[in-house]
Amino acid sequence: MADQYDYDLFTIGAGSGGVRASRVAAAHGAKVAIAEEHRVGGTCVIRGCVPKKMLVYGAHFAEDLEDCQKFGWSIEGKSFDWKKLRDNVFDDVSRIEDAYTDTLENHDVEIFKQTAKLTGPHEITLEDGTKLTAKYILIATGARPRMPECQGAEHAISSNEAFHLDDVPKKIVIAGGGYIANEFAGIFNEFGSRVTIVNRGDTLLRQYDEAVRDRLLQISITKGIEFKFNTIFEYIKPCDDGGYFVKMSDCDEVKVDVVMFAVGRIPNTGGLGLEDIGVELGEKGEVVVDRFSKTNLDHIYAVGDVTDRVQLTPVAIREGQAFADSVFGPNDPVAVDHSCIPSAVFSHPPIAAVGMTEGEAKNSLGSVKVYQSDFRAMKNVVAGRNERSLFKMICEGDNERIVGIHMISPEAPEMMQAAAIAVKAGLTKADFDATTAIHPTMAEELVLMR
Ligand SMILES: Cc1cc2nc3c(=O)[nH]c(=O)nc-3n(C[C@H](O)[C@H](O)[C@H](O)COP(=O)(O)OP(=O)(O)OC[C@H]3O[C@@H](n4cnc5c(N)ncnc54)[C@H](O)[C@@H]3O)c2cc1C
Ligand SMILES: NC(=O)c1ccc[n+]([C@@H]2O[C@H](COP(=O)([O-])OP(=O)(O)OC[C@H]3O[C@@H](n4cnc5c(N)ncnc54)[C@H](O)[C@@H]3O)[C@@H](O)[C@H]2O)c1
Repeated sequence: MADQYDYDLFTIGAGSGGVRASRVAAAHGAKVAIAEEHRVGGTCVIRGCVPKKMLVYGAHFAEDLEDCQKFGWSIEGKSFDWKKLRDNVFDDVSRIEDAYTDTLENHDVEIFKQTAKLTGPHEITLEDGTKLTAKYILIATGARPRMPECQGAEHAISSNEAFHLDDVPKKIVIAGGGYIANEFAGIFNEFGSRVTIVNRGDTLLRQYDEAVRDRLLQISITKGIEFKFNTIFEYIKPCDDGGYFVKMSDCDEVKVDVVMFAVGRIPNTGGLGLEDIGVELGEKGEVVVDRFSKTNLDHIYAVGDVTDRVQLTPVAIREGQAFADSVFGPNDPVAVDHSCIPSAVFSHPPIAAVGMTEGEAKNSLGSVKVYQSDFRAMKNVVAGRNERSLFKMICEGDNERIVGIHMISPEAPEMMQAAAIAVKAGLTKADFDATTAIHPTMAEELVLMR
């Protein structure tokens, strides 16, 4: 296709969104190149969802090994080797990185393993000075951890470094109360760290249903995770014998091994040259796009975290796919539907949700009917683990259309993926009631809610 330009499409960033967009555009016949400054696969594969989930699996064995005794098993001399898990995770991450690279190469997408920036409306300059041109440009540069300002902030790590630690910290303080803070608190707590979550506000996981997040807080405290709310860091100072002295507001100075910041992620637009060519950026530096992921310039698009719409991998992938189909495919342009996106927090136990919380539904719809099931999973009963699951279903109107489902439970994300189809399809409470339960499961509570 390319004529006066070197490429039809040049993508900056080989993460979830950029890889999908590039592969699909190439499959539609476009001549495509992609630049990646770190590793192919991006945040999700290299230092996000994938290695995080592997650590979650690894951490969960701590409880399984405890609980198995009530099921008749005795395990003598059990021990945990962090470096072994860490390095096995690295190996699998490299395998997936290779698979992503193969996919791009098999579609004849040219990969430049360098930082790229825009130096003209259609011109990209690579780190080594090479200048290339493209008819369309896709910004898919993701986001990076926000590091708050406080004295000694440079001593703190982010989730990027958490995967690379030499040892499990005996004591770790994690700033933040969102996804990453709660997921890593669960991971390190299961590995035996003393974990403190320090949140600037008084709410964890603000976007989730209140009853569900309260249940996570209560279970996390029971598991030994400490929480400090309405607290900010005053300083972090290195100690001579390793570790750090940390001072937080209204608290005495404490000594910890690791301080981790998990206080949100900032779109990666710095140094890209976008402002110089007139691409509009928002308040947080995000690329402003329309529903087709197009910027204010007709030939420049952006997908994924850099647009700060919904920072989740499946969303970045959908946006990348829709962009490639719209610009290079044979059919009419398609916009991604950002409503009713299911999500999960891989805490211990995990949370999963789709649609409106009870509070949101009451505010926007007025009167709503809420069904719930508060139960102890059979496995937890036998294990003597006093940990209860909570399912909530939020229904609207006389026909009780389901507008939200919220769960905290072992395997909640696995159950939610199927339940989300029903919510997206606009099914009602009666449709769930009409479905026979699979017994004995936790998921049967979905069709038995009162
Ligand atoms: C610890 C953690 C856990 C997460 N867990 C989950 C989860 O369980 N489920 C979920 O759905 N989401 C999760 N996420 C979010 C998910 O990883 C992101 O939403 C997703 O990766 C966004 O994809 P993207 O394509 O927008 O950007 P990215 O995957 O971040 O890719 C952007 C790429 O661009 C590259 N780049 C940046 N600037 C340049 C440049 N100038 N030149 C060349 N290359 C450049 C970067 O190196 C990067 O590889 C997690 C995130 C983190 C940090
Ligand atoms: N399971 C998943 O899907 C998953 C997992 C990890 C990350 N992610 C994505 O990555 C994004 C970033 O995750 P995150 O956890 O960094 O952000 P987040 O937006 O989920 O949470 C940030 C938290 O930090 C708190 N905070 C802000 N400034 C603070 C400060 N100075 N001190 C203490 N607390 C402070 C906020 O009150 C909030 O609770 C998420 O929004 C999500 O989209 C998804």
